[in-house]
Amino acid sequence: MVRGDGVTSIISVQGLTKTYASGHQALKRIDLDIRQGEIFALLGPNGAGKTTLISIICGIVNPSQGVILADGHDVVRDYRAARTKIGLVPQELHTDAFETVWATVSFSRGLFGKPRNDALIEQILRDLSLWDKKDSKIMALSGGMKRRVMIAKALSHEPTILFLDEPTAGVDVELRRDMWEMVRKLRESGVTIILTTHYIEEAEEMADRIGVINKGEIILVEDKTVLMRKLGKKQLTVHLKAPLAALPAALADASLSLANDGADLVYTFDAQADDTGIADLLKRLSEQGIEFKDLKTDQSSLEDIFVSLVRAPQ
Ligand SMILES: Nc1ncnc2c1ncn2[C@@H]1O[C@H](COP(=O)(O)OP(=O)(O)OP(=O)(O)O)[C@@H](O)[C@H]1O
Repeated sequence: MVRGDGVTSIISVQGLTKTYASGHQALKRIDLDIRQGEIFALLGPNGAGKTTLISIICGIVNPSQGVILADGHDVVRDYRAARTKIGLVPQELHTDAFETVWATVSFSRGLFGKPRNDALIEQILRDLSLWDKKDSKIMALSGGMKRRVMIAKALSHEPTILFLDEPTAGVDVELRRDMWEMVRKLRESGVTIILTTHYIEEAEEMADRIGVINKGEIILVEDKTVLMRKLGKKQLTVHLKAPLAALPAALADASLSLANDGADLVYTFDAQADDTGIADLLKRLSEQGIEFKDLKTDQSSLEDIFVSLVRAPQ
């Protein structure tokens, strides 16, 4: 579907709500477009609704209200067609431990009613560095290899959309980097990727766009580069010799505030800007006769931004 702004969205979620039978409203009113070919990271604290949202898009859980299209197919009315477009790598690794890698992956393709295609399965296993393990039983594989098998399974029916739910939870740093490399290759092959993660670093590293969900609502969707610019914000804390009761009018600037009962002056600036404004600030302080004992700078991370977003009163 091509939207007015010329961007092709491969998933379109409109007016989605979900109230479970228990009466718990897990999703409030979600509107979300996923662009064709992007890597979209969905961040949110535990219980925010990530798994519910993914499960509804994948047709595993029914929405209470709303319309969801996956590659043009309504996920409720046109479930089968929508589902063949989607690969899902769930959080838990559940596969038959006694089956071989080859049997597991090729059987999975059959479940989607696709004809046998050994050349394709071979290609997927080779791309995921699983080819030399094709005859190994799943139980004999390492945790990282098992995760690759889950991805191979999810790709076996040639989906155009791949969901990765916490792909690197509990995986060591080296394997995590391997996984990132693999996901990038998949994207190059044209697959759109939506991943959920608790590792903010993972979103920073991988995503084209980042969405933050909290208490069943999407509270932010932003290009990563834009977020990184926000991330580039730094704070200079000026420890004053004498506390100020209020900011002098000459310093009444949006980027300045008082903290620590007036003992600190906090200046927020863009670390990437050519002129940070610090020299000017120090000049203005001296003009106002405001003396200071010390200076300190801090950089806010995406983690800080995330925490402040999800803690903010809704
Ligand atoms: N089948 C269900 N019946 C009732 N409530 C549910 C059901 N499944 C999930 N919930 C509730 O809905 C809310 C959202 O859960 P969900 O699993 O979607 O969150 P999440 O963001 O994926 O969390 P996590 O990061 O812990 O996996 C939670 O409060 C959860 O307890």
